[in-house]
Amino acid sequence: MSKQRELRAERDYVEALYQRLDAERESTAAELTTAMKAETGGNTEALFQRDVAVNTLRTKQNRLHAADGGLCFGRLAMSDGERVYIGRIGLFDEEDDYRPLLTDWRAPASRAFYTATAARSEGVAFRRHFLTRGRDVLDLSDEPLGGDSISGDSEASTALLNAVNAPRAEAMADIVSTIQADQDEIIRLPHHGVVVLDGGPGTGKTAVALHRVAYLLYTQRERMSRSGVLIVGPNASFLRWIGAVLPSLGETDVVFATPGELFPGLRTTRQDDADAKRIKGSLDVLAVLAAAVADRQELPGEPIPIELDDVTVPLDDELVSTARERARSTGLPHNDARPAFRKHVVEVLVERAVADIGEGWLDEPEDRGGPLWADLAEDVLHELKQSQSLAKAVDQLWPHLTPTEFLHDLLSDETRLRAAFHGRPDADWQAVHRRLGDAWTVSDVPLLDEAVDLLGEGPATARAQRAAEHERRRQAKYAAELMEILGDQGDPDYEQLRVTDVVDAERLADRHGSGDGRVLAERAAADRDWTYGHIVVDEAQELSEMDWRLLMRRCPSKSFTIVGDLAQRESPAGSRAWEPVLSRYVAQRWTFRQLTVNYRTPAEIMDVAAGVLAEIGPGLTPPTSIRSSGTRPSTWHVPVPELAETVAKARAEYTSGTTAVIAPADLGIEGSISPYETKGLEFDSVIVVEPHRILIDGAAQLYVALTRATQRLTIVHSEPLPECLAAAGR
Ligand SMILES: Nc1ncnc2c1ncn2[C@@H]1O[C@H](COP(=O)(O)OP(=O)(O)OP(=O)(O)O)[C@@H](O)[C@H]1O
Repeated sequence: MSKQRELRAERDYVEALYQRLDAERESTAAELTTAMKAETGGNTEALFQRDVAVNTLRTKQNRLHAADGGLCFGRLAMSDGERVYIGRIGLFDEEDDYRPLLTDWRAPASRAFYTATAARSEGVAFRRHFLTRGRDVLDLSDEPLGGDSISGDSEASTALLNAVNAPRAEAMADIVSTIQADQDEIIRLPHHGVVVLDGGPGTGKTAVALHRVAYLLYTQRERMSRSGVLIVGPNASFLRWIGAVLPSLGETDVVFATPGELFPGLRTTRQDDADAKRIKGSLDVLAVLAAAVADRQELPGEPIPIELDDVTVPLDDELVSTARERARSTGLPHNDARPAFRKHVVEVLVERAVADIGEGWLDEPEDRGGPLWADLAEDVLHELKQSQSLAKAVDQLWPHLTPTEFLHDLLSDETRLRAAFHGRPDADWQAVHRRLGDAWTVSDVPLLDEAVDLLGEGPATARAQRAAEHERRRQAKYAAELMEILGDQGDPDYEQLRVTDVVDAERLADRHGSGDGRVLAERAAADRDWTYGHIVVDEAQELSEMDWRLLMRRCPSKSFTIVGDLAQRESPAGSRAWEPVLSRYVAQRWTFRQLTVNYRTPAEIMDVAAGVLAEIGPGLTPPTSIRSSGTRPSTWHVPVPELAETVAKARAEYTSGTTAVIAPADLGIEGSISPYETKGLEFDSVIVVEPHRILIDGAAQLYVALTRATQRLTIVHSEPLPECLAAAGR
């Protein structure tokens, strides 16, 4: 068949798929309307059923909607003549025993689309890629795989080159139609634990991690959508950049956060200086925090008089010291141990008061415990419960503390800091000393999180939490019963919903729990004790030991995709190797994968960046660019007063696509961003200003800045080019 006839035939097929998609959308919309209008008569069970149906249909509607652009992007022509069309979702012919018309890219049957090669054809004669725009199929290209035809193996396919050459939009696009075999292997890794995905700039680490999330949500939907997935990225611009990828794949049960947002109620982007970052980020700070808590469990020094109606009893060091030991020996967190402290104090004060009041008439050993003694003790106890002076004394000696009060009091008080850092150099506490009025920093976040565990919630909150948990379990049981009933009714619509959009009892209970109408992402982000089904950490080399501790707590099943490049590490508290970070939590049970092909930066730019990489560490190898642009980076050497004007001129030359000016913040170049802010991002054109100055902050910063461009790089400088950029000057 000629290519034109092939194209016509494929267009007809894809058009028919869209007709089916539209039909599904219409029927889902109609079902949704019916479900929403369902009579409930205010009956709880009926209300619950209606909510279940409405939510499930809404989710289905979202997925159908997201699949609209590029619904079908290719097909496998199997050697036995079978055709497998690959797309964003699965579509079936209900009238023909649910024959697949379109196979979801995540389904096992799609795998060969990404992995078959000429050497290992997996029964595929050829692989066909569609070039699409919206609903239209513009063109097609085939990669022959069977027999001894040309290898599609080593040559980058047309579809891939089209994708990497395309101008970048304001948000990252999904790569579902051009996932490469080594990337596919990582996306579908059956490993449930920690997967470390390492690789140089532009190797698709972020893209692969996001597609892995979509894959996990598809294959383990029950577990994942019950607890959600957390994606941690370095800054808000990065999260905005990647934020559209999962929705474009129809997935929304995902929480995005920067490290400064991991403590509920707090949002900070403020960075500490290098010393404070290092001290706050090291696990050694745990001993400091523990000492700081112990320091809040004080001795009075001078006895505190507790005045009662008939007698005044002293609260002295000896009594407080024993009460403190008793409370500490419970092993409970500070706030939770406070009742034990108070109880002992009260018991001894009662003894002291009764002995004082009963002097001369209740002195005999046999009087103790007798009815008169007991009556008197009860009166004293009653008085002590009402005593303002006792309440005040307990607040002073064993205060109830919130994490923010505790950390604020510690960091802003020189005396407390000295005590907590006892045995360490003065420079350590001085580095973290915070001036009154200073805002929280990103490095404070894991300390606040740690403080929650050290301090505990206090008895009232703990009780409320237990009651809430009890109620949640009750709801889960109820939901399980309800699902059984619905299943037994054999309602075909409901059956289909369950197949396409599996929900389970706990998830229903979670969603419909007593009056909590928030979506999963909101509830998870607001709850410090929320545990996620999976966590993706991007730019993971920047995280401190304390950050890891926090994140490990958020995912007890230790299901992580960790994405990073050690050569791009900027933070002094970040990781120098993966093993020491991970072995503490998962021993050797983690999987390592590396990506080595750069899909972003053309070879000409990577040649220049390679010099900077050598500065970071001799022996480090840059990733291999998949393409050359034919244009070498340009350098403009100008006097200082002309710097801003030259940048503006260079910028004006870039009329198409996205452009970033990356400059040290203190240069004040209009519209520029710092290298740190460009982490994980990419732009068609990049102008790097004063590389010499960026290099002073760290070679990794310059390496990041240079590797953001997808097409063009210009370097504008007034100071001489650093030695490591010699390649750019040639
Ligand atoms: N298989 C692919 N098909 C098409 N484009 C791809 C593919 N893999 C990666 N890309 C593109 O390459 C670019 C770089 O990918 P990504 O941002 O995931 O790299 P990275 O390894 O996370 O980089 P960095 O470490 O610099 O943040 C993106 O535009 C991405 O869409």
